[in-house]
Amino acid sequence: MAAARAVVVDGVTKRFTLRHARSIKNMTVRALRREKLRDRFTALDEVSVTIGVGEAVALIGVNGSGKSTLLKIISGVMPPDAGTVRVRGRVAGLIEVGAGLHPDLTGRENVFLNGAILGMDRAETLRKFDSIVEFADIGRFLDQPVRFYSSGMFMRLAFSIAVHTDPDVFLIDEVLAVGDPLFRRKCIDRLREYRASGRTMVIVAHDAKLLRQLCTRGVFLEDGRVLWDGDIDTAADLLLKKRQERRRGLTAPARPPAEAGR
Ligand SMILES: Nc1ncnc2c1ncn2[C@@H]1O[C@H](COP(=O)(O)OP(=O)(O)OP(=O)(O)O)[C@@H](O)[C@H]1O
Repeated sequence: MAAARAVVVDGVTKRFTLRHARSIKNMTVRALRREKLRDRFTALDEVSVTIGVGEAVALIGVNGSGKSTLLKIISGVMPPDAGTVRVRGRVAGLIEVGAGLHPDLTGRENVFLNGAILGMDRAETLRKFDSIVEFADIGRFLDQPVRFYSSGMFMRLAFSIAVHTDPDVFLIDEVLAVGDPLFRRKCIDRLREYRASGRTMVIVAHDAKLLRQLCTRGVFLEDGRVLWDGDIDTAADLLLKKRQERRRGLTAPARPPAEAGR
């Protein structure tokens, strides 16, 4: 029997409009020079990925390859221009640092608000409240508006609420880069437990070592297309190789004009 599917991304394309001029003056100058005012840019180009229940998948690629855009589309916060996405079960997304937390509300209020957004009712949130606060380790700041929190505290609270919703599919974007090493360790242990319980996660991170620890499969994106979909080690090696290539490309001495075009 085929494994149950948690996420099915089928032929997803996403385009953005890049505006070259923001001010009226700038627009006028460009228009007089007959230069384009905007361009359409394809961030994802017919991407298809199927993720089975219980898989831990890393979305990997150099900067700008489309990882975050794909995660946002899977989470439903951004619609694709073409293609479809299906996700089974309760989804929790830590898509942007502090996403889902309201800056003017206190930590306590945010636990209830964000918990509700992520699908917990009041009774479930009440039951888990102490555990959420303890894991987040925000102590005496619990009744302060979260805009006064440090970025680490912000993240700890957002992560703690999300992980306590016991999602079937957990989508995580770069959040583990924020916060102190101790909390990072705690998050990694928690994600390992979460994985061991047979649930699904999709992670975007730049840290190849971390991705090797947490994931078994890597989907490598390049210019919005899937270049590799398979074991995590090959995907992580590919990332290191592409980064090196980029660096070399940036630092390579320019060829003298006479040689150009040969
Ligand atoms: N709202 C937007 N409007 C215009 N362009 C966008 C928008 N969001 C993303 N892009 C562009 O789409 C491309 C893919 O972006 P995305 O953030 O998905 O890449 P990424 O692989 O996550 O990059 P990074 O590793 O730097 O976070 C980039 O060139 C980015 O500039």
